[in-house]
Amino acid sequence: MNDTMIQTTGLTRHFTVKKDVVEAVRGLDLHVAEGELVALLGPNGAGKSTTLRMLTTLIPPTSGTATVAGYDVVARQREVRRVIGYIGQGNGAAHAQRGRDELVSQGRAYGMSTRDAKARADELVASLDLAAVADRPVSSLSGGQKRRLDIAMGLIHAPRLLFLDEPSTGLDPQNRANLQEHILKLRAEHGTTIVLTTHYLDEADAMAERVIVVDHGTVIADDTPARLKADHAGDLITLGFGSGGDAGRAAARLSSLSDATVSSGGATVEVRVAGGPRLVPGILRDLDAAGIAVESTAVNRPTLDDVFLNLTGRSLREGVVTTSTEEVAA
Ligand SMILES: Nc1ncnc2c1ncn2[C@@H]1O[C@H](COP(=O)(O)OP(=O)(O)OP(=O)(O)O)[C@@H](O)[C@H]1O
Repeated sequence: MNDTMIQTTGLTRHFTVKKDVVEAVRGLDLHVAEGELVALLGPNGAGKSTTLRMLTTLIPPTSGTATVAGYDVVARQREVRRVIGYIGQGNGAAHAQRGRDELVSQGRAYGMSTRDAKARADELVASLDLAAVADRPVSSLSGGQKRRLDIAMGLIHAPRLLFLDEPSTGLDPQNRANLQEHILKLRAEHGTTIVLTTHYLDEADAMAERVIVVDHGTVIADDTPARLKADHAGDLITLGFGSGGDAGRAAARLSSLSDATVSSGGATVEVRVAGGPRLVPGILRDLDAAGIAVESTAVNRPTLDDVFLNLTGRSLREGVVTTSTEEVAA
C-alpha cells in the first residue's frame, strides 16, 4: 500500500490581523503515503493547526494546492470530508449525553444507519477501552477518557485518514502513554493513515514513523526520527578533567576526530559525534597515551530537541511559549 494520501504543493495561508499579515503557512510541500503515521512537530505558532485546518477543508489556502486521497481540498470538499476524521484540540465539552449515544449520533450525522452506527460504536468502545464508562454522561469522564471518546468520534465513519491535533495536550504522563498505546493499536487494527501534530518531542519520537519538523510555516526537516537524529544531532560525549589546561589539551587532540564538533569550557569537553558509545574507548586510550587523565565520561543519545536546536539554533522546549507570545503580539 503505497498510494499517495496527502500531497501539498506550495501550500500557503495568510491571516490579516488588523493591518498586519501573519504568514501562518508558507509554501509547504508535503507527501504522505497511505498507511503512514506521520507527526508534524514544531513549536507553538509554527503553523501545524493551520495546515491541518486546510487539509480538513475548514479553511481555504491563500495559495498553493493540496489533495487528500486524490481530491482537491477546495474543489472537492465533500469527497475529502468523507475520507477523513478530524480530532481537534481538546473540546472541553461537558455533555449530559452518554458517550455511547454521542457516538451513535455522530455516526448518524455521517449518514450511517442506526444499526451500523451502533455496531461501529460498540467496536470502538471495545478497542478504546471505554466499555466501563460509555454509559456515563460525557461530562463525568476524566480527561483521558474524554480524549479517547473524541478519538472514537473521529473514527466512527471508518475514515481512511485520521488527523489528530495535539492528541495528548492536557493529559498527565500516564494518560498520555495510554492514549498513545490506543492510537497505535487502532492503527495496527485498521491500517488508518494518521497525521498528528504535537509539540511533545517524546510523543513524536515514540509514535511516528516519519517526523516532519515545521518552523515558521515551512518544513525544515522530514525523515524517520532515527535518521533525523543521526543526520542532524549525533551523540553528545561529555568528558570531565582535573583542570582547564587538561581540557584544552584534550580538546585540541579531539579536534582531529572526523565529523565531530568539539567544544570546551572550564574543565569539560563536549564532543558531538555520531556513534558516540563506540568511539569512547578509543578516545580514552588516546588521551591516556597522551598523559591526559579523564575524570568522568558521559554519553547522551540525541533527542528530537537536539535536532531542532541544530537546525534552528533554538530549543523546541524553550520556543514553546516564547514563539507564540511574540507572534501573537506581532
Ligand atoms: N484565525 C487566525 N487569525 C489570525 N492569526 C492566526 C489565526 N490562526 C492562526 N494564526 C496565526 O498563525 C500562526 C500559526 O498558528 P497555528 O495555530 O497554525 O500554529 P501551531 O503550530 O498549530 O501552534 P500550536 O502548537 O500552538 O497549536 C500563529 O502565528 C498564529 O497566531
